[in-house]
Amino acid sequence: MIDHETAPRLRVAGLAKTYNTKRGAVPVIADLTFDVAAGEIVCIVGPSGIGKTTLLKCLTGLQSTTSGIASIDGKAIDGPPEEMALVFQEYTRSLMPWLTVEKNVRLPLKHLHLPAAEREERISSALVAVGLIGAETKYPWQLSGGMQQRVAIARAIAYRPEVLVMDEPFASVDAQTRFELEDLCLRVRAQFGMTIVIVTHDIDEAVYLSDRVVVLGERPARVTEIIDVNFGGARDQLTTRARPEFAELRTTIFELIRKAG
Ligand SMILES: Nc1ncnc2c1ncn2[C@@H]1O[C@H](COP(=O)(O)OP(=O)(O)OP(=O)(O)O)[C@@H](O)[C@H]1O
Repeated sequence: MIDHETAPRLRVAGLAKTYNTKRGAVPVIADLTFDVAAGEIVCIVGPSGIGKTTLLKCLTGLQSTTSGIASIDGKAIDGPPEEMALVFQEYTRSLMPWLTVEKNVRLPLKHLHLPAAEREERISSALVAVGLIGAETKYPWQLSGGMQQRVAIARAIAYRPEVLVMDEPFASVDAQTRFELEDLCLRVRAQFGMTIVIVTHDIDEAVYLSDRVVVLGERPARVTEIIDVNFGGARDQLTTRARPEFAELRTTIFELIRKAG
């Protein structure tokens, strides 16, 4: 499924970011280089405040880089690319409270000018994928946190981005929902072939979801190591997490982050 032969879907090359503040220049990212292949799931981990969100903002064109580039399919990213969708941790701020679940999911499709039948099919299949059938006419504030995050993910899926970028997407939901949403990510990748980049603080989550884990360290940030996770596409919350290799990878990544912090 993962195509390492052709150009990478995403490329981060020599990316650096310094914030200019009233108190002077704050270098946050020194030099990051890594690729993400089409159909790959890559998690980005690192100590708190290392610059993970800053990296995602550069990667999604929400802010400029100081030097180096991020590119998608060979095109430099200098604003939010049409081929990307973003899911943030704070679903309460990303959903429109005055719109129903169905209308929230429908919203970004307006820009795509799709034939009506395809538009409706995308909305309903996204709602099915996240398990929200029956909740279409509810408003976000009538739903639990986990359900709201499902709406945010359904909205991203319906858009069918080539690349789905998520910043701590499951940090605010309970453990059971978290597992369900992780499995949803794996299904979305299998079903739509999406490339997925996730920032997470949860090392187990990174190992469970990733084909590769990018570990950030040093301040300003550099890539400490890129860890391959060779579990294939089909994973299971019980059996995959019980594998001895899972524990080894967890320990390796934990030690790298502890040293980097
Ligand atoms: N707009 C900004 N202006 C100045 N400094 C900023 C700005 N945004 C972030 N920073 C600083 O950059 C550093 C990295 O922040 P960032 O949020 O990218 O890290 P993070 O790894 O995502 O953090 P966490 O793990 O806590 O979520 C922090 O020291 C933060 O204070």
